[in-house]
Amino acid sequence: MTSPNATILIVDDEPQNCKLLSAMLKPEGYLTICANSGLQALSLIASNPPDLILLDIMMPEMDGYQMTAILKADPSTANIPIIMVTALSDQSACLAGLKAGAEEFLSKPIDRTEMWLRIRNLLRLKAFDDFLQNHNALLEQQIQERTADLKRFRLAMDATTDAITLVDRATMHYVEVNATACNMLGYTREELLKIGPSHIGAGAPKELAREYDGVINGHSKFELKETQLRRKDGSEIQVEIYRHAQRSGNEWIIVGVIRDITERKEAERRMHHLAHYDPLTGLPNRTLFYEMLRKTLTQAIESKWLVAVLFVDMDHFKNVNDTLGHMVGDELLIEFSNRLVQCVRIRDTVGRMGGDEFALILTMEDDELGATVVANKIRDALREPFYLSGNEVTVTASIGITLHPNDASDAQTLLKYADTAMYRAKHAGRDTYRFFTAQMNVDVLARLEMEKALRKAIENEEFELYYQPKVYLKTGRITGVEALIRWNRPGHGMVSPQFFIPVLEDTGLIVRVGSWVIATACKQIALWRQSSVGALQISVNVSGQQFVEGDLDGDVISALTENDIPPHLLELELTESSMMVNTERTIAILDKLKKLGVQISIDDFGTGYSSLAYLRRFPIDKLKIDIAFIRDITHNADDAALALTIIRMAHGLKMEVIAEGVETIGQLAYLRHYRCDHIQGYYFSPPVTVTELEKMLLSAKRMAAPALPWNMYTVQSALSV
Ligand SMILES: Nc1nc2c(ncn2[C@@H]2O[C@@H]3COP(=O)(O)O[C@H]4[C@@H](O)[C@H](n5cnc6c(=O)[nH]c(N)nc65)O[C@@H]4COP(=O)(O)O[C@H]3[C@H]2O)c(=O)[nH]1
Repeated sequence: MTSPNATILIVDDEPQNCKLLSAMLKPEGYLTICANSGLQALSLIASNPPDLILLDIMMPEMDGYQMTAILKADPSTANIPIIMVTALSDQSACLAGLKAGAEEFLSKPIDRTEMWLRIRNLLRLKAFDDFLQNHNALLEQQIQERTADLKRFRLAMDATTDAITLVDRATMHYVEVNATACNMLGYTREELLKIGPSHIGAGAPKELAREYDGVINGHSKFELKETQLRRKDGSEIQVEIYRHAQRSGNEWIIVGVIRDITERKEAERRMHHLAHYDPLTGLPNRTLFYEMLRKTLTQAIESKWLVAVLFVDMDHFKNVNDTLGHMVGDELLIEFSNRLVQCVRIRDTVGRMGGDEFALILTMEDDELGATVVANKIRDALREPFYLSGNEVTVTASIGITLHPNDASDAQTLLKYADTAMYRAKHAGRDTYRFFTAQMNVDVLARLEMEKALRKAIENEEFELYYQPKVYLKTGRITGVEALIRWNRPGHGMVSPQFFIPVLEDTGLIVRVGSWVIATACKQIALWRQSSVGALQISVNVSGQQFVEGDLDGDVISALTENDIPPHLLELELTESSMMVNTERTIAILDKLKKLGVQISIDDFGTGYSSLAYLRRFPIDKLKIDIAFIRDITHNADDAALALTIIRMAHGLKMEVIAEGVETIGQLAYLRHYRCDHIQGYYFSPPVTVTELEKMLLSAKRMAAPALPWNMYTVQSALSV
């Protein structure tokens, strides 16, 4: 401070000296304070620090040196300039004063001009010093604030779960990285600051520089990129990087926010796999198979390849599932799919369409022979049994084949045609393959047409029951009839069940129709009971689906109750295969009905694969020998022996035996000779209408029925009434 009203403290034990100096200074505008001892001076300084001190050296108690030393040692007073005033003229006293910390000295007698000059200069210096000190303090404060800001920023940066990196575009090196970046990449901060992103696999330097320039030039303000980085240990990490360019002086800094998306990518991969692959076999599922087929077809059209689509369906898989359980069923599907894969080349595709259905895509350069070769390979591969959880299982497959471009050019139609051809293979007896033909398409359309017509037939009650008599061989009398359904299809006449039962089975409509048959048969039994026909047993055919999807016991019980008929007048005919479906449930239902008195018979016996021991679990009253064994019974020794074995076995198990499809007197004679209980067949009567049957029954009743002699010729005359 150079202003004249600066405060100057004059310290001198001689009050006269103080006055004198004050008098010298006041005209210059300075304010003066006087202290007559060192101690008084210190106390004044503490309460009101002066801008300058004129200090006498030689004072009692505390001399000028001591006081100077005290003031200079204290930071709050150290910058107050001190001018030593001394009467001593020797150099050493002056030097001692300067050594103690005084800035200047004046010798008595004091030269006024010299004093003003020294005071003015020292005050100027002090003002500058004060300014510097204030400025430094401000700077210090600013630095402290910035440091605190930086610390907070650093903490925030390090606390984020994303890695943050700053890359100098000029050097392509990292200039800053946060703790997450170090953890994520496995480097220390110091190591990272010595390298750049190209060292960790973010891209070749040139390519990266091009990308950064794109960000800098504002092609994209924020740029998002998915890529892989390499950790220090060499492992790969999947990341997503947001990039942003930040100017720093003349340079550009590329700020990168890096997120580890390894888990997300893995989840996406799993989701994709789940959506496109069958979890059991690991094969492409229907969706992916379609996609692959579409791609193959596009390529095939360009390259003029031939593409074959094979639809493969395991035969009788349901039996394995039902008899050995789902675990074994699953094992079989896995093993089966493995064998399919081994039958094709790497470039071919195998997919699982669902259940026991698989499909193959084969690309071929020549003709369809390749498809035949693969179909035969599959059949051969299945010759070897499967060993599944201790069970030896042998299965076959039915295969449908369709070709691009011969049959169709789009994926959906090709698969549909392959499926159609597969059904043909099934109908041809399974364990075979069929190529799709145009005729099959016609058949499929006809079948769809039939399905539509059958739904209408149910609504319009177009079904009718025919009845075929069963004759008891000991008496020659009709002891029962089998109800056989007919469809009086408008415009087509009477349709045989052979044509429409399979369609009813495939569509599940058999459940509704089956329950209609039971109700109608029971109504007929009741009508006959009330008429002169009397009590007559009717047997009805029951489909396996009526056990599984329908309410067979409910249907039977309500039909019996509603018509108030004795249960033994109703017989259920089941095929062996229908009994193999959901065995435990089937047995429970049959036991319940058997207890009521309903009769149970096995139809088409001998065609299934079940052993008699297995069948003994079911409450069976009667076995019906299949027509296939009866047909050649008189001239095929095997068939004759088989029929005989069935008769003996059934009798041994206290069951009755009936032979179906008896057409000739020879067949009748053989069966009668070997004590078959009943016969049914054209020899006696084909299935007939109710009216025709009633006529037959009433006339037979009128006819005396003598016990038949054990002679086939008299049997003939007795039966052909
Ligand atoms: N060659 C020859 N055939 C004879 C002779 N005697 C009878 N048949 C025929 O053999 C079939 C016997 O019936 P199925 O084995 O139960 O075979 C039946 C049965 O499996 C099924 N079916 C018929 N009605 C029903 C029904 O109401 N429900 C169910 N689920 N299936 C039925 O349709 C099949 C065919 O029935 P249909 O065409 O009526 O054919 C009947 C009958 O007309 C003969 O001496 N020689």
